[in-house]
Amino acid sequence: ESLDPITVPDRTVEGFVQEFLRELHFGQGVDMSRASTNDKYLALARTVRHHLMSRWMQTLRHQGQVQAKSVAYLSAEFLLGRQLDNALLAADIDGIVTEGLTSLGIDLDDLRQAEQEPGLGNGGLGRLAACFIDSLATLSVPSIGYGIRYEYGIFRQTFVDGWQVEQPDTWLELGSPWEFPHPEAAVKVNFGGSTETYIDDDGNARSRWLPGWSVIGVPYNYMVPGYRNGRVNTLRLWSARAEKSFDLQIFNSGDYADAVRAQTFAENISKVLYPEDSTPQGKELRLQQQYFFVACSLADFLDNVLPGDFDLTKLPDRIVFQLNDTHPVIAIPELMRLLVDDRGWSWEDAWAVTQQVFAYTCHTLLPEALEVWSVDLLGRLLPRHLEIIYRINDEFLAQVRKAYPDDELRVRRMSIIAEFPERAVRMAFLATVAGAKVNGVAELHSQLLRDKVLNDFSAYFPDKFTNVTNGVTPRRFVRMSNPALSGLITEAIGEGWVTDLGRLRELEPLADDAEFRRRFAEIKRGNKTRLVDLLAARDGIEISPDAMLDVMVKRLHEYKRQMLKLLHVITLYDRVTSGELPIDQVTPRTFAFGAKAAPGYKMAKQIIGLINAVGRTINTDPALERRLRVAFPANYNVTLAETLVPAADLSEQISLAGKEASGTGNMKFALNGALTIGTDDGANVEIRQLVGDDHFFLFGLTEPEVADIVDAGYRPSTYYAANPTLRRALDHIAHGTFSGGDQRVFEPVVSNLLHEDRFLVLADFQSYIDAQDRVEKAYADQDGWTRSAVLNVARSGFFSSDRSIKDYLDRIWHAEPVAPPFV
Ligand SMILES: CCc1ccc([C@H](C)CC(=O)N[C@@H]2O[C@H](CO)[C@@H](O)[C@H](O)[C@H]2O)cc1
Repeated sequence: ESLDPITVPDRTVEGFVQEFLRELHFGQGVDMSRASTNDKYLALARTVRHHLMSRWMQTLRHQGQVQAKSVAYLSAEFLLGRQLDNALLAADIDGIVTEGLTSLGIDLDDLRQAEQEPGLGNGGLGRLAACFIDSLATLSVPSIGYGIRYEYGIFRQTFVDGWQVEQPDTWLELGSPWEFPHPEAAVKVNFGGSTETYIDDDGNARSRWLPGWSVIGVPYNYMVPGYRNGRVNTLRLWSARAEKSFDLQIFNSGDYADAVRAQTFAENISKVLYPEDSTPQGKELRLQQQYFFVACSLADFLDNVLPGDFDLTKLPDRIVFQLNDTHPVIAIPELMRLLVDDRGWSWEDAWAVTQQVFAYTCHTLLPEALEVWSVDLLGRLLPRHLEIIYRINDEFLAQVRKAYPDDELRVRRMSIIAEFPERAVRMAFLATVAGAKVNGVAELHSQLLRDKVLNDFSAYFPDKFTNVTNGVTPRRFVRMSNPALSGLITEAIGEGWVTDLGRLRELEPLADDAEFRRRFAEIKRGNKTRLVDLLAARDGIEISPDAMLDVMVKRLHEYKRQMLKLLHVITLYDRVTSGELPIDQVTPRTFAFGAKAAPGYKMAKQIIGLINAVGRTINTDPALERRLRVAFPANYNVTLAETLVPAADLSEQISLAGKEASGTGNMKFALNGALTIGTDDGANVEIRQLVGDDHFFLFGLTEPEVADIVDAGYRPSTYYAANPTLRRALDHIAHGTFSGGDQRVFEPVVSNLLHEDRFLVLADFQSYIDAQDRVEKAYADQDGWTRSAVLNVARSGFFSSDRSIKDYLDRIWHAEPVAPPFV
């Protein structure tokens, strides 16, 4: 089927230059002489879009024709990262664009910097969603991502005297060329009000919702290009606005503020991303956000994507809605409402379909991260949905009672409605009861879900639980962010690895090739130099490319144990300043941190302040001769990760065993030739199994050992008392070594570790320090280290998000890739 030729721009340098100048002229309304960098960036973005547009239309057209089973990925977060380079790569035009711009005297890198990163996520969960939609497109799976177009994404982190200060993320202020608004496809979403029962024409008692107020959801479409496969999938993000954005009557009555009140109120729903990534605040606006995008997405799919005459009893053959954690789980009662209330189905028929079209992925092990919504709040905001949840629960508990007669304790434990501390809906339980499949995100995590967090349910639904270990997209996190290494790999094994990462295995023999190792090490050093230049320009941070780069980048959370890393830094500092270790015997090392703390998470913000205080002391202490450096660039995000990860030698994955569901940074570092020091937690276990114990620095208690210590009663102060090295490190903090003698400022951090230490930092301290000593010895043999680094790359192909998606297709979605004709 031929396409109208106008939509396929020619892929020549001249052709590109023409297109670009036209966009500058007709799109930005400026010519080269007066064009700002932002003008040029916006014109470039639109020109690049042209190269993907026909594929997008072709993909949509083809999907409309074949009506193949597809995947809808419902996520409250999509941490996309910058779009320009990803589009250039997918369209395979990075060469002609670089050349074309150069011919116009424009440096592509200047335009790159003009792009504001869409920070529509907090961390792991949001970035995983972005990697997954990239893999879905590259594997040619018919799919659509549904989420929220926050006007303000994750806050911009600044440091004031080392303390985190949040700034609003004005990512839209300079324009947003990668989105396509479609107000004509807007959806009305109701809230509040009450319900009433009535008798329908067939004499059945029914209930219906009498909503109190409503808002409008406007979809913004984003292209999700597959890697050079002709497919461009869609990411649809919803933005809220008032039905009546301006009330002229009220305005004419002179109450101007009130005239726009509805608009402001409505807009609030998609105004800002909640910056928590582990402890829900239970805020009403958060529930409004969740229901808003879920209601828009289900209505959009049933009314706009499906053909008008589609028989909804066949819905399970046509779609699976993947629920990215509990945040979109309100979709379950929403679908029941759409089928029973709006389409007049019987409860039984609706439930039969609903049970087949949802699947739930859990991303956490922290009990406090599992969302519960009070029945008060739910009953007020979504009264009809609460009724539906009650009925789902009643029918479920009736079955449980049948299966376990006289075991009311179990019934109470499994009830979707918690009675204590307040009557509330346990969203993870609702997802597990209604979902066709429940999966964890790493082998250990999924096992702990079965054995501990959801054990009653895995006993009752044995076949419902499965695992899909996370992955990361090799396009952004190797091919795009590490072009030098990519070139070396392609030279050695061809370029198939970009879409078939398992082929990295073919590099294994080259680990024993001295020339290959030399070039590999050279590339690592080049990436370090690139990072040195960036940190100098971006943050005024000076580090050396010749030092070992020891990196810990992830959200600041006590279970991730940035404090354990800091105690190691302080121990090294103490060894030198106490004269125990001559400075010339210290391996030059840069400790690089990157971490945002949820604004309301006090201890996390304290720890950030302490890391910067320790950094200031170490970086200004002449006795250290700049051999130990701490670098803590502010505002860690996807863009910074793209330069940091390729430069790293050592990847810190030191969470307490049994707490990190998976981790995905760990995968990115291994794929870019960093060695991991880590506990047997999350996906670290699978990384260690694949790269081999000789190429992984394992330390610390295992999950069962942690459970035993906690059950036996953990007393951190005993470790302090018994270990002089640990005592010296903690005493430095307590005595004000890093705070100009002020002993109060970091007292909460020290006393928490001495008296609570919920994540066993003190218990794992010595094992960690011993492992770090092994790191120093290993690093002294640079060629040996490089060999291990090559083997880490060669053996980490499993951690491609393409493999994850294939697992979801096989174990959960039972859908197939559908390759559209290539254009
Ligand atoms: C409502 C507050 C809230 C917000 C986000 C979350 C996310 C589930 C937290 C998160 O990002 N979890 C991370 O998900 C990654 C992707 O699966 C895993 O690799 C990380 O281990 C996990 O911490 C929990 C609670």
